[in-house]
Amino acid sequence: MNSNEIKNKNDKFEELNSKEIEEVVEKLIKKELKVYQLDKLIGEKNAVVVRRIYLEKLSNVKTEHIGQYTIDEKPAMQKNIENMIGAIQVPLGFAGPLIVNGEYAEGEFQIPLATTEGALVASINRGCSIISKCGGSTVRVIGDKMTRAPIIATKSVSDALKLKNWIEENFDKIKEVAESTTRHGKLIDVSPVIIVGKNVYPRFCFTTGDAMGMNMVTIATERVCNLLEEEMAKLGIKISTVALSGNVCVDKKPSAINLIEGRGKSIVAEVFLTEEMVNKYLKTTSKAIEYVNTNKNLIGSAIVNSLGFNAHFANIIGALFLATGQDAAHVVEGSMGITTAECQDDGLYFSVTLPDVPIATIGGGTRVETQQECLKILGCAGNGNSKKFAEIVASTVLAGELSLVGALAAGHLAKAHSELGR
Ligand SMILES: CC(C)(COP(=O)([O-])OP(=O)([O-])OC[C@H]1O[C@@H](n2cnc3c(N)ncnc32)[C@H](O)[C@@H]1OP(=O)([O-])[O-])[C@@H](O)C(=O)NCCC(=O)NCCSC(=O)C[C@@](C)(O)CC(=O)[O-]
Ligand SMILES: NC(=O)C1=CN([C@@H]2O[C@H](COP(=O)(O)OP(=O)(O)OC[C@H]3O[C@@H](n4cnc5c(N)ncnc54)[C@H](OP(=O)(O)O)[C@@H]3O)[C@@H](O)[C@H]2O)C=CC1
Repeated sequence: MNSNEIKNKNDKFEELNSKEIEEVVEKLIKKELKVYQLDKLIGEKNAVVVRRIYLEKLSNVKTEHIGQYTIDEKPAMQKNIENMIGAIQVPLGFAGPLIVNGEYAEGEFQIPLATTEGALVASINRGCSIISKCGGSTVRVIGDKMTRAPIIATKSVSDALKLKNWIEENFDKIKEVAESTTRHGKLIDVSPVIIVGKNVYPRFCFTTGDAMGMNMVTIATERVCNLLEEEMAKLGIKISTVALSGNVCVDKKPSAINLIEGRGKSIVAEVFLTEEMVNKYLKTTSKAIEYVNTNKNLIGSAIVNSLGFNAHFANIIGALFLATGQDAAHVVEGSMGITTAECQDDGLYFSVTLPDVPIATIGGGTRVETQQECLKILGCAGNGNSKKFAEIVASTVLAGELSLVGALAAGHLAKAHSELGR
Protein backbone atom coordinates (compact mmCIF):
# COMPACT_ATOMS: atom_id res chain seq x y z
CA MET A 1 0.00 0.00 0.00
CA ASN A 2 1.51 3.38 -0.94
CA SER A 3 1.37 6.45 1.28
CA ASN A 4 -1.62 7.93 -0.57
CA GLU A 5 -3.60 4.72 -0.12
CA ILE A 6 -2.71 4.63 3.58
CA LYS A 7 -3.78 8.25 3.89
CA ASN A 8 -7.06 7.57 2.09
CA LYS A 9 -7.71 4.67 4.45
CA ASN A 10 -6.98 6.83 7.48
CA ASP A 11 -9.22 9.53 6.10
CA LYS A 12 -12.36 7.36 6.21
CA PHE A 13 -13.74 8.81 9.42
CA GLU A 14 -16.49 11.18 10.43
CA GLU A 15 -14.70 14.34 9.47
CA LEU A 16 -15.88 17.57 11.09
CA ASN A 17 -16.71 20.30 8.61
CA SER A 18 -14.91 23.64 8.83
CA LYS A 19 -17.79 25.31 10.69
CA GLU A 20 -17.79 22.54 13.31
CA ILE A 21 -14.02 22.80 13.67
CA GLU A 22 -14.30 26.56 14.21
CA GLU A 23 -16.93 25.99 16.89
CA VAL A 24 -14.73 23.56 18.83
CA VAL A 25 -11.69 25.83 18.47
CA GLU A 26 -13.78 28.73 19.82
CA LYS A 27 -14.67 26.60 22.87
CA LEU A 28 -10.97 25.89 23.44
CA ILE A 29 -10.13 29.58 23.20
CA LYS A 30 -12.89 30.44 25.68
CA LYS A 31 -11.54 27.64 27.92
CA GLU A 32 -14.89 25.87 27.88
CA LEU A 33 -13.02 22.72 26.79
CA LYS A 34 -9.54 21.33 27.42
CA VAL A 35 -7.42 20.13 24.52
CA TYR A 36 -6.99 16.64 26.00
CA GLN A 37 -10.78 16.16 26.25
CA LEU A 38 -11.18 16.30 22.48
CA ASP A 39 -10.15 12.67 21.73
CA LYS A 40 -13.22 11.20 23.39
CA LEU A 41 -15.51 14.03 22.38
CA ILE A 42 -14.91 14.20 18.62
CA GLY A 43 -12.67 11.18 17.88
CA GLU A 44 -8.90 10.94 17.59
CA LYS A 45 -8.50 12.14 13.98
CA ASN A 46 -10.70 15.19 14.45
CA ALA A 47 -8.99 15.96 17.74
CA VAL A 48 -5.59 16.10 16.04
CA VAL A 49 -6.90 18.55 13.41
CA VAL A 50 -8.72 20.77 15.91
CA ARG A 51 -5.76 20.93 18.29
CA ARG A 52 -3.48 21.86 15.40
CA ILE A 53 -5.77 24.67 14.23
CA TYR A 54 -6.10 25.89 17.81
CA LEU A 55 -2.30 25.95 18.15
CA GLU A 56 -1.98 27.77 14.82
CA LYS A 57 -4.28 30.48 16.18
CA LEU A 58 -2.35 30.76 19.44
CA SER A 59 1.07 30.84 17.83
CA ASN A 60 0.20 32.49 14.55
CA VAL A 61 2.22 29.77 12.76
CA LYS A 62 0.90 27.82 9.78
CA THR A 63 1.69 24.12 10.41
CA GLU A 64 1.48 22.80 6.87
CA HIS A 65 4.10 20.07 7.44
CA ILE A 66 3.24 18.86 10.94
CA GLY A 67 -0.18 17.79 9.69
CA GLN A 68 1.17 15.56 6.88
CA TYR A 69 1.69 12.00 8.03
CA THR A 70 0.47 8.43 7.48
CA ILE A 71 0.67 6.89 10.95
CA ASP A 72 -2.62 5.89 12.56
CA GLU A 73 -3.52 8.34 15.32
CA LYS A 74 -5.70 6.02 17.37
CA PRO A 75 -3.10 3.48 18.59
CA ALA A 76 -0.51 6.25 18.86
CA MET A 77 -2.82 8.22 21.12
CA GLN A 78 -3.63 5.14 23.19
CA LYS A 79 -0.01 4.21 23.86
CA ASN A 80 2.51 6.77 22.68
CA ILE A 81 1.38 10.39 22.84
CA GLU A 82 -1.07 12.80 24.44
CA ASN A 83 -2.39 16.05 22.95
CA MET A 84 -1.28 14.84 19.51
CA ILE A 85 -1.16 17.50 16.76
CA GLY A 86 0.70 15.64 14.00
CA ALA A 87 4.16 14.22 13.41
CA ILE A 88 7.62 15.57 12.79
CA GLN A 89 9.79 14.14 10.06
CA VAL A 90 13.46 13.28 10.45
CA PRO A 91 15.39 12.35 7.32
CA LEU A 92 15.98 8.60 7.15
CA GLY A 93 18.94 7.03 5.39
CA PHE A 94 20.66 3.68 5.61
CA ALA A 95 24.13 2.25 5.95
CA GLY A 96 25.20 -1.17 4.77
CA PRO A 97 25.56 -3.91 4.01
CA LEU A 98 27.09 -4.70 7.39
CA ILE A 99 28.22 -8.27 8.00
CA VAL A 100 27.47 -9.31 11.57
CA ASN A 101 28.75 -12.50 13.19
CA GLY A 102 26.69 -12.72 16.34
CA GLU A 103 24.96 -15.44 18.31
CA TYR A 104 21.56 -14.07 17.25
CA ALA A 105 22.34 -11.84 14.24
CA GLU A 106 24.18 -13.67 11.51
CA GLY A 107 24.64 -12.33 7.98
CA GLU A 108 24.30 -9.08 6.06
CA PHE A 109 22.18 -6.20 7.34
CA GLN A 110 21.07 -2.82 5.99
CA ILE A 111 20.83 -0.31 8.85
CA PRO A 112 18.14 2.43 8.82
CA LEU A 113 19.38 5.64 10.46
CA ALA A 114 17.40 8.82 11.21
CA THR A 115 19.45 11.98 11.64
CA THR A 116 19.93 15.56 10.54
CA GLU A 117 23.70 15.49 10.96
CA GLY A 118 25.35 15.50 7.55
CA ALA A 119 28.34 13.11 7.25
CA LEU A 120 27.03 10.75 9.95
CA VAL A 121 25.43 8.17 7.65
CA ALA A 122 28.40 8.40 5.27
CA SER A 123 30.74 7.71 8.16
CA ILE A 124 28.74 4.74 9.48
CA ASN A 125 28.45 3.47 5.90
CA ARG A 126 32.21 3.65 5.56
CA GLY A 127 32.61 1.68 8.82
CA CYS A 128 30.11 -0.95 7.61
CA SER A 129 31.98 -1.27 4.33
CA ILE A 130 35.38 -1.73 6.02
CA ILE A 131 34.10 -4.16 8.68
CA SER A 132 32.36 -6.23 6.00
CA LYS A 133 35.53 -6.33 3.89
CA CYS A 134 37.27 -7.73 7.00
CA GLY A 135 34.71 -10.54 7.35
CA GLY A 136 32.29 -8.74 9.67
CA SER A 137 31.98 -7.83 13.33
CA THR A 138 32.13 -10.42 16.10
CA VAL A 139 29.49 -9.49 18.66
CA ARG A 140 28.02 -10.89 21.87
CA VAL A 141 25.28 -9.85 24.30
CA ILE A 142 27.02 -10.18 27.67
CA GLY A 143 24.21 -8.97 29.93
CA ASP A 144 20.45 -8.37 29.87
CA LYS A 145 18.43 -6.66 32.60
CA MET A 146 16.08 -3.79 33.35
CA THR A 147 16.08 -2.17 36.77
CA ARG A 148 13.83 -0.18 39.07
CA ALA A 149 14.98 1.05 42.51
CA PRO A 150 12.44 2.70 44.83
CA ILE A 151 13.25 4.68 48.01
CA ILE A 152 11.71 3.10 51.08
CA ALA A 153 11.67 5.10 54.31
CA THR A 154 11.90 3.43 57.73
CA LYS A 155 12.03 4.99 61.21
CA SER A 156 15.70 4.23 62.02
CA VAL A 157 18.87 2.71 60.64
CA SER A 158 18.13 -0.47 62.62
CA ASP A 159 14.74 -0.80 60.87
CA ALA A 160 16.45 -0.04 57.55
CA LEU A 161 18.86 -2.92 58.17
CA LYS A 162 15.97 -5.26 59.09
CA LEU A 163 14.26 -4.36 55.82
CA LYS A 164 17.46 -4.95 53.83
CA ASN A 165 17.93 -8.34 55.54
CA TRP A 166 14.31 -9.32 54.89
CA ILE A 167 14.68 -8.46 51.20
CA GLU A 168 17.87 -10.49 50.93
CA GLU A 169 16.39 -13.51 52.77
CA ASN A 170 13.07 -13.59 50.89
CA PHE A 171 14.03 -13.40 47.24
CA ASP A 172 11.66 -16.22 46.19
CA LYS A 173 8.63 -14.56 47.82
CA ILE A 174 9.47 -11.18 46.24
CA LYS A 175 10.00 -12.85 42.86
CA GLU A 176 6.62 -14.58 43.00
CA VAL A 177 4.79 -11.33 43.75
CA ALA A 178 6.73 -9.31 41.16
CA GLU A 179 6.14 -11.86 38.43
CA SER A 180 2.39 -12.04 39.15
CA THR A 181 2.06 -8.75 37.25
CA THR A 182 3.67 -9.83 33.96
CA ARG A 183 4.12 -12.83 31.67
CA HIS A 184 7.56 -11.85 30.39
CA GLY A 185 9.14 -9.98 33.30
CA LYS A 186 11.36 -12.21 35.49
CA LEU A 187 13.02 -10.97 38.67
CA ILE A 188 16.65 -12.12 38.56
CA ASP A 189 18.27 -10.17 41.38
CA VAL A 190 17.80 -7.48 44.03
CA SER A 191 21.19 -5.81 44.08
CA PRO A 192 22.55 -3.66 45.51
CA VAL A 193 20.32 -2.87 48.50
CA ILE A 194 21.73 0.48 49.63
CA ILE A 195 21.05 2.13 53.00
CA VAL A 196 21.37 5.89 53.42
CA GLY A 197 20.41 7.13 56.90
CA LYS A 198 17.09 5.40 57.61
CA ASN A 199 16.14 5.00 53.95
CA VAL A 200 16.62 1.90 51.78
CA TYR A 201 17.23 1.80 47.99
CA PRO A 202 16.79 -1.78 46.70
CA ARG A 203 17.63 -2.14 42.99
CA PHE A 204 15.24 -4.71 41.46
CA CYS A 205 16.68 -6.34 38.34
CA PHE A 206 14.45 -8.09 35.80
CA THR A 207 14.73 -9.66 32.40
CA THR A 208 11.88 -8.30 30.27
CA GLY A 209 11.78 -10.50 27.16
CA ASP A 210 11.77 -8.43 23.97
CA ALA A 211 10.33 -5.32 25.63
CA MET A 212 12.60 -2.55 26.92
CA GLY A 213 10.71 -3.14 30.13
CA MET A 214 10.38 0.13 32.03
CA ASN A 215 6.58 -0.01 32.31
CA MET A 216 6.79 -3.71 33.13
CA VAL A 217 9.35 -3.36 35.96
CA THR A 218 7.70 -0.23 37.35
CA ILE A 219 4.36 -2.03 37.70
CA ALA A 220 6.04 -5.12 39.19
CA THR A 221 8.12 -3.05 41.63
CA GLU A 222 5.07 -1.20 42.92
CA ARG A 223 3.52 -4.55 43.77
CA VAL A 224 6.72 -5.55 45.60
CA CYS A 225 6.66 -2.29 47.60
CA ASN A 226 3.14 -3.17 48.76
CA LEU A 227 4.38 -6.62 49.80
CA LEU A 228 7.29 -5.12 51.74
CA GLU A 229 4.93 -2.77 53.61
CA GLU A 230 2.65 -5.72 54.52
CA GLU A 231 5.52 -7.98 55.62
CA MET A 232 7.30 -5.30 57.66
CA ALA A 233 4.00 -4.40 59.38
CA LYS A 234 3.78 -8.06 60.54
CA LEU A 235 7.16 -7.50 62.26
CA GLY A 236 5.92 -4.27 63.83
CA ILE A 237 8.04 -2.11 61.50
CA LYS A 238 6.43 0.79 59.69
CA ILE A 239 7.86 1.59 56.30
CA SER A 240 6.65 3.75 53.43
CA THR A 241 7.56 4.14 49.79
CA VAL A 242 8.94 7.66 49.30
CA ALA A 243 9.15 7.28 45.51
CA LEU A 244 8.85 4.31 43.18
CA SER A 245 12.00 5.54 41.42
CA GLY A 246 14.83 6.61 43.70
CA ASN A 247 17.39 7.29 40.95
CA VAL A 248 19.47 4.22 41.82
CA CYS A 249 17.75 2.48 38.86
CA VAL A 250 19.38 4.56 37.00
CA ASP A 251 16.88 5.49 34.28
CA LYS A 252 17.75 8.10 31.64
CA LYS A 253 20.75 9.58 33.43
CA PRO A 254 24.44 8.78 32.95
CA SER A 255 25.74 6.77 35.94
CA ALA A 256 28.69 4.72 37.14
CA ILE A 257 26.44 1.88 38.37
CA ASN A 258 25.01 1.27 34.89
CA LEU A 259 28.48 1.44 33.39
CA ILE A 260 29.73 -1.22 35.82
CA GLU A 261 26.66 -3.42 36.45
CA GLY A 262 24.98 -2.96 33.06
CA ARG A 263 21.38 -2.04 32.24
CA GLY A 264 19.26 -2.91 29.21
CA LYS A 265 21.41 -4.97 26.90
CA SER A 266 25.17 -5.05 27.60
CA ILE A 267 26.96 -5.71 24.33
CA VAL A 268 30.52 -6.03 22.99
CA ALA A 269 31.48 -5.88 19.30
CA GLU A 270 34.96 -6.27 17.82
CA VAL A 271 36.80 -6.44 14.51
CA PHE A 272 40.34 -7.08 13.34
CA LEU A 273 41.73 -5.07 10.39
CA THR A 274 44.96 -5.86 8.61
CA GLU A 275 47.42 -2.98 8.28
CA GLU A 276 46.73 -2.95 4.56
CA MET A 277 43.00 -2.45 5.19
CA VAL A 278 43.67 0.39 7.63
CA ASN A 279 45.99 2.12 5.11
CA LYS A 280 43.71 1.60 2.14
CA TYR A 281 40.27 2.30 3.59
CA LEU A 282 40.92 4.58 6.57
CA LYS A 283 43.90 6.36 4.95
CA THR A 284 45.91 6.10 8.16
CA THR A 285 47.86 3.56 10.25
CA SER A 286 46.96 1.24 13.14
CA LYS A 287 49.49 3.07 15.27
CA ALA A 288 47.83 6.44 14.62
CA ILE A 289 44.39 5.02 15.45
CA GLU A 290 45.63 3.46 18.70
CA TYR A 291 47.34 6.74 19.63
CA VAL A 292 44.23 8.83 18.98
CA ASN A 293 42.04 6.35 20.83
CA THR A 294 44.28 6.27 23.91
CA ASN A 295 44.74 10.01 24.12
CA LYS A 296 41.18 11.00 23.14
CA ASN A 297 38.78 8.29 24.23
CA LEU A 298 40.67 7.12 27.32
CA ILE A 299 42.84 9.97 28.63
CA GLY A 300 40.75 12.86 27.26
CA SER A 301 37.60 11.37 28.74
CA ALA A 302 39.35 10.68 32.08
CA ILE A 303 40.52 14.33 32.35
CA VAL A 304 36.92 15.58 32.25
CA ASN A 305 35.38 12.74 34.26
CA SER A 306 33.27 11.68 31.27
CA LEU A 307 31.38 8.36 31.43
CA GLY A 308 31.69 8.00 27.66
CA PHE A 309 35.15 6.61 26.92
CA ASN A 310 34.27 6.71 23.25
CA ALA A 311 34.04 9.16 20.36
CA HIS A 312 30.36 9.18 19.41
CA PHE A 313 28.32 6.17 20.55
CA ALA A 314 25.43 8.64 21.04
CA ASN A 315 25.42 9.54 17.35
CA ILE A 316 24.85 5.99 16.18
CA ILE A 317 22.58 5.01 19.08
CA GLY A 318 20.54 8.20 18.55
CA ALA A 319 20.05 7.66 14.81
CA LEU A 320 19.13 3.98 15.31
CA PHE A 321 16.84 4.70 18.28
CA LEU A 322 14.92 7.37 16.34
CA ALA A 323 14.55 5.09 13.32
CA THR A 324 13.37 2.03 15.26
CA GLY A 325 11.08 3.55 17.91
CA GLN A 326 13.25 3.22 20.99
CA ASP A 327 12.80 5.65 23.89
CA ALA A 328 14.92 8.60 22.74
CA ALA A 329 15.81 9.58 26.31
CA HIS A 330 17.75 6.32 26.62
CA VAL A 331 20.38 7.66 24.22
CA VAL A 332 21.97 9.14 27.34
CA GLU A 333 22.52 5.60 28.67
CA GLY A 334 23.63 4.22 25.32
CA SER A 335 26.20 7.02 25.11
CA MET A 336 28.25 5.39 27.89
CA GLY A 337 30.88 2.81 27.08
CA ILE A 338 34.45 2.17 26.06
CA THR A 339 36.25 1.99 22.73
CA THR A 340 39.55 0.13 22.58
CA ALA A 341 42.11 0.16 19.78
CA GLU A 342 45.13 -2.12 19.99
CA CYS A 343 47.97 -2.17 17.55
CA GLN A 344 48.98 -5.77 16.86
CA ASP A 345 51.85 -7.18 14.79
CA ASP A 346 49.85 -7.39 11.61
CA GLY A 347 47.09 -4.83 12.09
CA LEU A 348 44.48 -3.32 14.38
CA TYR A 349 42.13 -4.86 16.98
CA PHE A 350 39.19 -2.48 17.50
CA SER A 351 36.26 -2.94 19.91
CA VAL A 352 33.28 -1.19 21.47
CA THR A 353 31.77 -2.15 24.83
CA LEU A 354 28.25 -0.86 25.45
CA PRO A 355 27.12 -1.74 28.99
CA ASP A 356 23.80 0.10 28.96
CA VAL A 357 21.58 -0.09 25.87
CA PRO A 358 17.85 -0.22 26.75
CA ILE A 359 16.13 -1.51 23.61
CA ALA A 360 12.98 -3.25 22.47
CA THR A 361 11.51 -5.02 19.49
CA ILE A 362 8.07 -5.03 21.17
CA GLY A 363 6.16 -2.33 23.05
CA GLY A 364 6.74 1.40 23.45
CA GLY A 365 7.45 3.25 20.20
CA THR A 366 8.31 0.11 18.22
CA ARG A 367 4.69 -0.26 17.11
CA VAL A 368 4.52 3.12 15.31
CA GLU A 369 4.20 2.28 11.61
CA THR A 370 7.36 3.99 10.29
CA GLN A 371 9.53 2.68 13.14
CA GLN A 372 8.02 -0.81 12.74
CA GLU A 373 9.05 -0.76 9.06
CA CYS A 374 12.64 0.04 10.08
CA LEU A 375 12.66 -2.89 12.53
CA LYS A 376 11.33 -5.10 9.72
CA ILE A 377 14.14 -3.94 7.38
CA LEU A 378 16.51 -5.30 10.03
CA GLY A 379 14.48 -8.51 10.40
CA CYS A 380 14.02 -7.54 14.05
CA ALA A 381 10.33 -6.71 14.52
CA GLY A 382 8.45 -8.47 17.30
CA ASN A 383 8.91 -11.58 19.43
CA GLY A 384 12.27 -13.22 19.93
CA ASN A 385 14.33 -10.49 18.27
CA SER A 386 15.70 -8.15 20.96
CA LYS A 387 19.10 -9.86 21.29
CA LYS A 388 19.49 -10.01 17.52
CA PHE A 389 18.67 -6.31 17.40
CA ALA A 390 21.18 -5.65 20.21
CA GLU A 391 23.95 -7.33 18.23
CA ILE A 392 23.14 -5.23 15.16
CA VAL A 393 23.09 -2.04 17.28
CA ALA A 394 26.55 -2.76 18.75
CA SER A 395 27.98 -3.69 15.34
CA THR A 396 26.68 -0.42 13.89
CA VAL A 397 28.25 1.50 16.77
CA LEU A 398 31.51 -0.32 15.98
CA ALA A 399 31.23 0.88 12.37
CA GLY A 400 30.59 4.52 13.32
CA GLU A 401 33.30 4.53 15.95
CA LEU A 402 35.92 2.97 13.66
CA SER A 403 35.17 5.47 10.92
CA LEU A 404 35.30 8.56 13.14
CA VAL A 405 38.42 7.55 15.07
CA GLY A 406 40.00 6.71 11.70
CA ALA A 407 39.00 10.12 10.29
CA LEU A 408 40.46 11.90 13.33
CA ALA A 409 43.71 9.94 12.98
CA ALA A 410 43.85 10.83 9.28
CA GLY A 411 43.00 14.49 9.99
CA HIS A 412 39.80 14.28 7.90
CA LEU A 413 37.07 15.34 10.35
CA ALA A 414 36.72 19.02 9.45
CA LYS A 415 37.01 18.28 5.73
CA ALA A 416 34.27 15.63 5.93
CA HIS A 417 31.87 17.96 7.67
CA SER A 418 32.55 20.94 5.41
CA GLU A 419 31.90 18.72 2.39
CA LEU A 420 28.86 16.81 3.68
CA GLY A 421 27.47 18.76 6.62
CA ARG A 422 27.15 22.41 5.61
C1 LIG B 1 33.05 11.39 5.21
C2 LIG B 1 33.96 10.18 5.14
C3 LIG B 1 33.10 8.92 5.24
C4 LIG B 1 34.74 10.18 3.86
O1 LIG B 1 35.64 9.11 3.91
P1 LIG B 1 36.63 8.76 2.72
O2 LIG B 1 37.39 7.56 3.18
O3 LIG B 1 37.39 9.95 2.30
O4 LIG B 1 35.59 8.42 1.57
P2 LIG B 1 35.68 7.53 0.27
O5 LIG B 1 35.10 8.38 -0.82
O6 LIG B 1 37.04 6.94 0.10
O7 LIG B 1 34.65 6.34 0.58
C5 LIG B 1 34.90 5.41 1.62
C6 LIG B 1 33.59 4.83 2.13
O8 LIG B 1 32.84 5.85 2.81
C7 LIG B 1 31.44 5.71 2.51
N1 LIG B 1 30.97 6.98 1.93
C8 LIG B 1 31.71 8.00 1.51
N2 LIG B 1 30.95 9.03 1.11
C9 LIG B 1 29.67 8.66 1.28
C10 LIG B 1 28.42 9.30 1.06
N3 LIG B 1 28.33 10.54 0.59
N4 LIG B 1 27.31 8.61 1.37
C11 LIG B 1 27.37 7.36 1.85
N5 LIG B 1 28.54 6.70 2.08
C12 LIG B 1 29.68 7.35 1.81
C13 LIG B 1 31.30 4.52 1.59
O9 LIG B 1 30.98 3.37 2.38
C14 LIG B 1 32.70 4.35 1.00
O10 LIG B 1 33.08 3.02 0.80
P3 LIG B 1 32.44 2.07 -0.38
O11 LIG B 1 31.09 1.69 0.15
O12 LIG B 1 32.38 2.94 -1.59
O13 LIG B 1 33.37 0.91 -0.43
C15 LIG B 1 35.01 10.18 6.32
O14 LIG B 1 35.85 11.30 6.23
C16 LIG B 1 34.41 10.15 7.69
O15 LIG B 1 33.84 9.16 8.11
N6 LIG B 1 34.61 11.20 8.49
C17 LIG B 1 34.12 11.20 9.87
C18 LIG B 1 32.79 11.86 9.94
C19 LIG B 1 32.06 11.44 11.19
O16 LIG B 1 32.22 10.35 11.73
N7 LIG B 1 31.20 12.29 11.68
C20 LIG B 1 30.42 11.92 12.84
C21 LIG B 1 29.87 13.04 13.49
S1 LIG B 1 31.09 13.93 14.41
C22 LIG B 1 30.29 14.26 15.89
O17 LIG B 1 29.11 14.52 15.88
C23 LIG B 1 30.96 13.89 17.14
C24 LIG B 1 32.27 14.51 17.60
C25 LIG B 1 33.31 14.47 16.50
O18 LIG B 1 32.11 15.83 18.06
C26 LIG B 1 32.61 13.60 18.77
C27 LIG B 1 34.02 13.74 19.26
O19 LIG B 1 34.30 14.65 20.08
O20 LIG B 1 34.85 12.91 18.85
N1 LIG C 1 6.83 3.54 33.56
C1 LIG C 1 7.98 4.18 33.56
O1 LIG C 1 8.49 4.59 34.61
C2 LIG C 1 8.71 4.40 32.31
C3 LIG C 1 8.13 4.09 31.10
N2 LIG C 1 8.81 4.26 29.93
C4 LIG C 1 8.09 3.89 28.72
O2 LIG C 1 7.79 2.52 28.87
C5 LIG C 1 7.52 1.98 27.58
C6 LIG C 1 8.22 0.64 27.49
O3 LIG C 1 7.78 -0.15 28.56
P1 LIG C 1 7.72 -1.71 28.35
O4 LIG C 1 7.39 -2.31 29.65
O5 LIG C 1 8.94 -2.15 27.65
O6 LIG C 1 6.63 -1.86 27.23
P2 LIG C 1 5.06 -1.96 27.28
O7 LIG C 1 4.49 -1.14 28.38
O8 LIG C 1 4.58 -1.74 25.90
O9 LIG C 1 4.89 -3.49 27.74
C7 LIG C 1 5.23 -4.54 26.91
C8 LIG C 1 3.99 -5.38 26.67
O10 LIG C 1 4.26 -6.37 25.70
C9 LIG C 1 3.84 -7.63 26.20
N3 LIG C 1 4.68 -8.63 25.49
C10 LIG C 1 4.22 -9.44 24.50
N4 LIG C 1 5.22 -10.19 24.00
C11 LIG C 1 6.33 -9.86 24.68
C12 LIG C 1 7.68 -10.29 24.60
N5 LIG C 1 8.09 -11.22 23.73
N6 LIG C 1 8.56 -9.74 25.43
C13 LIG C 1 8.19 -8.80 26.32
N7 LIG C 1 6.92 -8.35 26.45
C14 LIG C 1 5.99 -8.86 25.63
C15 LIG C 1 4.02 -7.53 27.69
O11 LIG C 1 3.21 -8.46 28.35
P3 LIG C 1 3.56 -8.95 29.86
O12 LIG C 1 3.83 -7.72 30.71
O13 LIG C 1 2.38 -9.69 30.32
O14 LIG C 1 4.79 -9.79 29.79
C16 LIG C 1 3.56 -6.10 27.94
O15 LIG C 1 2.16 -6.03 28.01
C17 LIG C 1 8.06 2.96 26.57
O16 LIG C 1 6.98 3.61 25.95
C18 LIG C 1 8.85 3.93 27.41
O17 LIG C 1 8.90 5.20 26.82
C19 LIG C 1 10.11 4.69 29.93
C20 LIG C 1 10.75 4.99 31.10
C21 LIG C 1 10.07 4.94 32.37
